[in-house]
Amino acid sequence: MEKIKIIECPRDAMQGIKAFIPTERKISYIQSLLRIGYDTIDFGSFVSPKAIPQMVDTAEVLAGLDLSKTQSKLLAIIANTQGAQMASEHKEIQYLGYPFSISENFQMRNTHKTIAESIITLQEILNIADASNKEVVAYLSMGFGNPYGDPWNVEIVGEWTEKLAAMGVKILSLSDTVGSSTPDVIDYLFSNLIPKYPQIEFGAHLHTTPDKWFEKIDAAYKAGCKRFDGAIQGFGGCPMAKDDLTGNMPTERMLSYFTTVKADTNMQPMSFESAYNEATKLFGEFH
Ligand SMILES: CC(C)(COP(=O)([O-])OP(=O)([O-])OC[C@H]1O[C@@H](n2cnc3c(N)ncnc32)[C@H](O)[C@@H]1OP(=O)([O-])[O-])[C@@H](O)C(=O)NCCC(=O)NCCSC(=O)C[C@@](C)(O)CC(=O)[O-]
Repeated sequence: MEKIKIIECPRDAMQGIKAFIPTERKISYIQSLLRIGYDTIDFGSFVSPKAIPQMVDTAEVLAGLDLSKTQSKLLAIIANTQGAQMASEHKEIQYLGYPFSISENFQMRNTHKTIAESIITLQEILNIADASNKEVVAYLSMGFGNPYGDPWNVEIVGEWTEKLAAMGVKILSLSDTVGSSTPDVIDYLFSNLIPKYPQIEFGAHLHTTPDKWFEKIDAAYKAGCKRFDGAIQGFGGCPMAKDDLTGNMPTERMLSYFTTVKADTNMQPMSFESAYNEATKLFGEFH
């Protein structure tokens, strides 16, 4: 059976919620996710608390997790070298996730940097990761277009992929930050980039409205993508992108899709149901 990596993103689900979710509730929810069989949990971020107040307690959340029985790896989002240093001090974290953007406006909104400055930061983060035995997951944020009118086309995506490959990026997650992708573009990008860069693991970090999840996942899977980000019930989105968040790819939809196509996600249905119910309670209370 073909193996598919599913990355659950409670960080993306929580980061835009204004009411502070108590640390204990975050720990309990992430602990429930750690029992299911996900490849990776994108569990928190080491970023400025002024930018994303909800994630101020990421180190405390990490300290409260029991990692003794999980096979899942942990990923933390970082947005500058300060965050990379902070995350790399934790041996429990395997991946540093950096949102590099090919939209000038989004890069500035998200990290107060131009694209030219951000590529230097990415190189510094790759160096920090190397020195601390971590891997970098680079996101190509606004990889499927942007709402600001910044230049975007598939050739631009190809040129940036070439640059990131030359810098030694090994995991590249094409990110549909505001849900603007179409099946044709998803198909084109994954079908062309995956064979061209065999040294890179390409991922799909797709955001979607409820009516479009199937066509997006179907296009990415059929084009050869085997790494998929999502969040239970599609909660969340990036608050730095625009005022109304476009939700994440709902994990339960992905799981039903991969069951249908007989791909192996390594997920335990009973444990998933229990985390799903916890998500319903948590995000019902805090939204
Ligand atoms: C990058 C900065 C910090 C620049 O923000 P800045 O204001 O230019 O930074 P600064 O260096 O001038 O520092 C300002 C203050 O923040 C502090 N600071 C600075 N860095 C840190 C840090 N790491 N941890 C804790 N504190 C930090 C720093 O110490 C200072 O504190 P003060 O002296 O004013 O008290 C800011 O813009 C930021 O934190 N941005 C993060 C945004 C973010 O988390 N976005 C969401 C995650 S990415 C995402 O969702 C996209 C993704 C991954 O899902 C893929 C997709 O869909 O595209």
